[in-house]
Amino acid sequence: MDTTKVYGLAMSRLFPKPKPALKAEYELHCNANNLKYVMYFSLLACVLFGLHLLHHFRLGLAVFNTEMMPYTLLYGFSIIYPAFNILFLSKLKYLPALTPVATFIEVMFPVFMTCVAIFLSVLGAQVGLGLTPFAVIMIVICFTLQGHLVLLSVIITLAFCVLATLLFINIDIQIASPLIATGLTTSIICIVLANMTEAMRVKQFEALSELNSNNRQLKLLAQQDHLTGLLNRRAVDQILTRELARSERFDHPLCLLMIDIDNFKHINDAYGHVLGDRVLVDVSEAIKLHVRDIDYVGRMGGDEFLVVLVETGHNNGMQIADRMRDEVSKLNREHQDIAVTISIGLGVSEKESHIALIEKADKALYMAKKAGKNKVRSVKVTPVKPADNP
Ligand SMILES: Nc1nc2c(ncn2[C@@H]2O[C@H](COP(=O)(O)OP(=O)(O)OP(=O)(O)O)[C@@H](O)[C@H]2O)c(=O)[nH]1
Repeated sequence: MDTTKVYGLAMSRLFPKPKPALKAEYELHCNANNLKYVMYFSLLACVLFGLHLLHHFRLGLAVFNTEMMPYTLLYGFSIIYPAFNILFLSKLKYLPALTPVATFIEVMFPVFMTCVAIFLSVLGAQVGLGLTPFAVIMIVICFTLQGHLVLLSVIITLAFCVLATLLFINIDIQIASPLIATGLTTSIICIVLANMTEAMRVKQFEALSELNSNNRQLKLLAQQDHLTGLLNRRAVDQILTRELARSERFDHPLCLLMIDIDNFKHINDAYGHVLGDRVLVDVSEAIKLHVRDIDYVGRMGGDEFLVVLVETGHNNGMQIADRMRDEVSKLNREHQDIAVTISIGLGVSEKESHIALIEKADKALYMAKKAGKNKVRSVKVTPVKPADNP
């Protein structure tokens, strides 16, 4: 096998990474997770070191003598630093944003914890205690550096080297040797565990991303008309109901256009369904040219389209509809001798249900057809007389 391939395979096993397309998203995901864990462990550190400090101060002024001072300083710093993290993180509100502050907090917390681990373990070892702080804190930093396996391995290895050197220098070799062996075992176990959990996390993330993307696609397909790519009837119904409620709430006007291709049956009969389909697609493209990003265009089925023009009054709606009608009439040139025209009915919302508004636009469309086709008509708003409404 090719050596570069073997190297690549070994590296991907040692340091698992998601597919390149998901890398940025994965980094954000890990950053958010890490910051969450930094928050939890900072709270825990404040409580635990706070209790230690309280217990420590029972010794009175002795806490400031040369023997006790390192502990006093360590406990104090181990409360102040996590407290600052909590303060910053509550301002960031756990936002998974790879800002310099977020990255600084993410990387500095494990570094700080590692220093505490070494300090406590060396001091403890001098009075015959084991390496519990080192083991616990190495596990903690495995949680707070998700997605940074290389950095995590480097920090753990360096931590072990510094710990071993300090134990070797400060303690009798007979006592230091088993402690160094325990430190080495702990470091190796932590790195292996971090590698295994990272591989699992990457696989889970990739599977979840695929599932989410499939769901998004399914949702899109369920809302789409397969021929034109416009919204389908169900989607337009839902959108119209929502936009009508919004227009009523904020007292904004809303126009609904019902569009029908003139003599489409003749186009189908004379030139075939394939060309008929092409005309449907071209008409939908022509309609889309005259709507804004905030408007919605859907195909009701057959040769009928609906356009929801949000925050649009009667006059503007009529202008837009006329531009669409004009745009479609230009399609004639592309389709040679086939005359493609549309008729449009416009309804302006008057706080009615979406069905009533569709009926209004349908009535206007009927008027446009009756007036000779290739026309735009609207159903005028009829003011209610006081006598009619006792
Ligand atoms: N090519 C094609 N034709 C369709 C599709 N769906 C419906 N149709 C045809 O569209 C035609 C609709 O015609 P109508 O709207 O009833 O009548 P029209 O000829 O357009 O007459 P006016 O509306 O009065 O101008 C029918 O012939 C349907 O078979 C489709 O997806 N593709």
